[in-house]
Amino acid sequence: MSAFKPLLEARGLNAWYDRSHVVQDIAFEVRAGEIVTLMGRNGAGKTTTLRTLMGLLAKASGEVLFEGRPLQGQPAHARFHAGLAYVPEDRRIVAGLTVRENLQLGIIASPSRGEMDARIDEIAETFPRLKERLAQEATSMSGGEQQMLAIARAMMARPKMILLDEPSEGIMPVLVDEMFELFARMKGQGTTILLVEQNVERALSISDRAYILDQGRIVHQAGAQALLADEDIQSRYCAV
Ligand SMILES: Nc1ncnc2c1ncn2[C@@H]1O[C@H](COP(=O)(O)OP(=O)(O)OP(=O)(O)O)[C@@H](O)[C@H]1O
Repeated sequence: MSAFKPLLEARGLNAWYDRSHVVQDIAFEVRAGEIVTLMGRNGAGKTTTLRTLMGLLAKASGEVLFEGRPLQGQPAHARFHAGLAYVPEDRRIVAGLTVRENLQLGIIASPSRGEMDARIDEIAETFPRLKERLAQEATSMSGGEQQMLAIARAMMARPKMILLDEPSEGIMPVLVDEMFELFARMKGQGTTILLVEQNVERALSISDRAYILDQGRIVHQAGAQALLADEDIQSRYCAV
């Protein structure tokens, strides 16, 4: 596949909560190898867009193409099998299990013990903060470390693309720095990323492009560098 072909393409995407039409006829694409940020104020529809891509909304319409193949109508697990991973804002780390055991939950197939250990070793190289904590009970870690675990768990199955919902929220600054370095490293390893972030400057600094959502519609799209320089657009659509 050409590097310029979209990996994920959404066309005429709509989503509703009951009668509330939250995502309204949006279209966007993410090309293989890109980091794309979805920006917008609270309530603009960013989380709902990610959940719709993943097939988690009860009422939605429109097309989602992944590697040119339609995902609409398929349940979330089928989309995950196709190579699309999702890390929701609430992380869903399993209490009572260690970091290693939480990572094991991210594997789809049933690998041999050796394969599982090898994959955890690989992941631990990408996520050094987890490497030293593999035997620790997962929820005893800080919020930022648990967020990294949630991302690492989603990466266990080698997704082609990962949807990240506000990964830096509520995390101490030193870990936010590490987290953004991590995204750049994941991109370097070939993972395509669609990022929802309130931390607009940090997100744009590692992104290729961005879309701005406002009241459920895409109102602007631009290269990340151009948006970083555009204070007018940022203050109009991205202030919290
Ligand atoms: N489960 C739900 N039931 C009903 N309405 C919802 C639900 N979740 C979100 N909404 C509404 O849908 C709209 C879009 O919400 P969404 O969470 O997608 O926005 P967002 O851009 O991700 O904002 P935030 O940054 O606050 O998460 C908001 O008006 C919100 O109140």
